[in-house]
Amino acid sequence: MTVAAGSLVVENLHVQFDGFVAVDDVSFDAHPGEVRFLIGPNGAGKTTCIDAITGLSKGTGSVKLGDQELLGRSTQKIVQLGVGRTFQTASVFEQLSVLQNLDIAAGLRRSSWSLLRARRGVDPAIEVALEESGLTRERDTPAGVLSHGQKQWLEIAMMLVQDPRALLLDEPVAGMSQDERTATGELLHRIAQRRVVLVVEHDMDFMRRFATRVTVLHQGKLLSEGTVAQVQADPSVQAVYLGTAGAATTTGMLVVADSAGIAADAATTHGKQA
Ligand SMILES: Nc1ncnc2c1ncn2[C@@H]1O[C@H](COP(=O)(O)OP(=O)(O)OP(=O)(O)O)[C@@H](O)[C@H]1O
Repeated sequence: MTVAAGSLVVENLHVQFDGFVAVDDVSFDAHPGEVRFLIGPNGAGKTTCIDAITGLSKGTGSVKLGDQELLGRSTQKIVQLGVGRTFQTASVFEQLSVLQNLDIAAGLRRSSWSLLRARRGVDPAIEVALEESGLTRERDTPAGVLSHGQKQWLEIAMMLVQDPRALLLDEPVAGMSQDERTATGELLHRIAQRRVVLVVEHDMDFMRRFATRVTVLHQGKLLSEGTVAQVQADPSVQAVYLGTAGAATTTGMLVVADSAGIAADAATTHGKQA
């Protein structure tokens, strides 16, 4: 298979827990320049896929970032190879300022005293991450008083200072206001310009607005793949969503796609086809 440099390529991924197959022969890829969504009903295997990619769960098959195989590597090594991940609950140091959180993430070897004293200069990578995440004005704000959305952006910024090649985000907009969702979608598209961005999400409205391509999992298997419009038109996807108790998301899923927005623009810009 010929793959663009820097792409994430998952082939025949299989994960099981005590004989229970959570991810069954799943293959998909994600490229820099697109915001790839991984969706599916509860228990579909989405988080387990991300766990396997990041080394938290053991899987078989192959997961490559560029030419580097990730399966079988430690979580630490996978981070070093350029894979960053967020969880649904942001893990930031609440007592420390935004800047201090970013300092720590950047791995700068400063003493705690130097962290607390007035700063003379800021690492350029931190300036870029502040700018990219929209947190420049909050740089001296304690993380604990940030809004829920801003905490998520700080966690993303903490990954950005490490200049990852791939970012995996687990339900990044859960609990966010509508404005925060929009800002997060725009942030993901900025980040994705030169990185792989893979988003696990239940929020179908967010997915419709910001997904460049979508992979649908069901009961551990790959069910469908394509643009938002293609996936929504897929009868097997409709059957699965209509058949679940998640009627609220089902309704959202089946609303005719308004895929002419940012996601479609991005797909055109980056020449990606489903
Ligand atoms: N550590 C584990 N041990 C046993 N079973 C697990 C483990 N982790 C996940 N599973 C099972 O694997 C299946 C897939 O779970 P997973 O969390 O990946 O689904 P998901 O698509 O992310 O669901 P949700 O949207 O509800 O978070 C579920 O049936 C779950 O119970």
